Amino acid sequence: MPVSDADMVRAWTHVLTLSKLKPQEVVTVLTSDGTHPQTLRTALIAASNLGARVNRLDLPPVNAEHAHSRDSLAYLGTTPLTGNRAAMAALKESDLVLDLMTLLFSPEQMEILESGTKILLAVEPPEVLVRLLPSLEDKVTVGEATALLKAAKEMHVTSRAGTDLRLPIGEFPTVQEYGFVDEPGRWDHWPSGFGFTFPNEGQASGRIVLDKGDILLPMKSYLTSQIEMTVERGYVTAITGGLDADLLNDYMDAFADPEAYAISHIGWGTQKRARWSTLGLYDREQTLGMDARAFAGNFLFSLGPNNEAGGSRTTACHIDIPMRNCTVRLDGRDVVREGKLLAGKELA
Ligand SMILES: O=c1ccc(O)c[nH]1
Repeated sequence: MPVSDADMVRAWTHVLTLSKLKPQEVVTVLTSDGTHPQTLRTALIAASNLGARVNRLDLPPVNAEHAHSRDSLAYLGTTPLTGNRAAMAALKESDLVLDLMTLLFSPEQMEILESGTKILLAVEPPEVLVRLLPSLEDKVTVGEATALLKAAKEMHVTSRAGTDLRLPIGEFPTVQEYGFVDEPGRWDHWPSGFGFTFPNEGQASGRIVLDKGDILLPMKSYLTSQIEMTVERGYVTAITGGLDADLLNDYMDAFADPEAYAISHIGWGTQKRARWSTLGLYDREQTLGMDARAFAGNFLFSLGPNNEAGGSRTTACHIDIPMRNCTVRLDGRDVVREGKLLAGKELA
């Protein structure tokens, strides 16, 4: 559905205000060839209207010769910032970077954040951005979820389909994604609405049974057959099933990287305005699939890198897998029960 520039300027103004952008602060809009022109045009207007000093840094696209998908989250790690001293200096000197290019999971992103710069990723199309505008309520909901994560020693995920996955946690920090950056050094992704952490290195174990309707990203596919994964000492050691399993195995084989099979971030969706079915209403190249990552009650786990939380794994292969109908327990207490997000007294 087309979005008017007026609506998109209002959306950016809302998000930049939640991000506490102040007059005279330096905003650098990071762009590349895949940047959506309306997202860029309206970001510049909104930031300028709020009195910021606005720059634009346009960088050439990279990794085309490696990636088997045009999805900006499909091939991670190296970015146009790798080795680019001038660009890094500009970004580290900015108060806020609007990433309309995708730096996610890159060492450069971590270095920029460490300088106190805030980074907000916004690469979904305008119609998704305006539909999933962040709110202070989202921040509260995600904060409650990650507080439970932070206090726990083990996440245990089960499902009627046969998933039984044990995830000792505590070695890595928690990450909150609520769609705006209101503290120095914070990264976030607009749109979102979920929290996660990473399993203790080498300690995830058990079995994951992906059921019909579970989603693979960046494939943007709903499974039509089950995929079974064996998890041992933090890595997926077997991926079996039918055509869906073959397609996933074939895609991951292309990276020829054993680190791609590591369990990466683990958490659950809390965004009540995102829906499981939405992904099916878009062409696969129109969206990153953030509705799928954020819908309330999913169990979201991923494979591949963990450098975003201070780990050392920077593999380029990154698979996000939102699952339905799982029960997620923290130290024996349900936080999601058969795909339903628990809240308030239900969490007792
Ligand atoms: O916002 C995101 C997107 C992808 C991902 O793996 C984590 N967070």
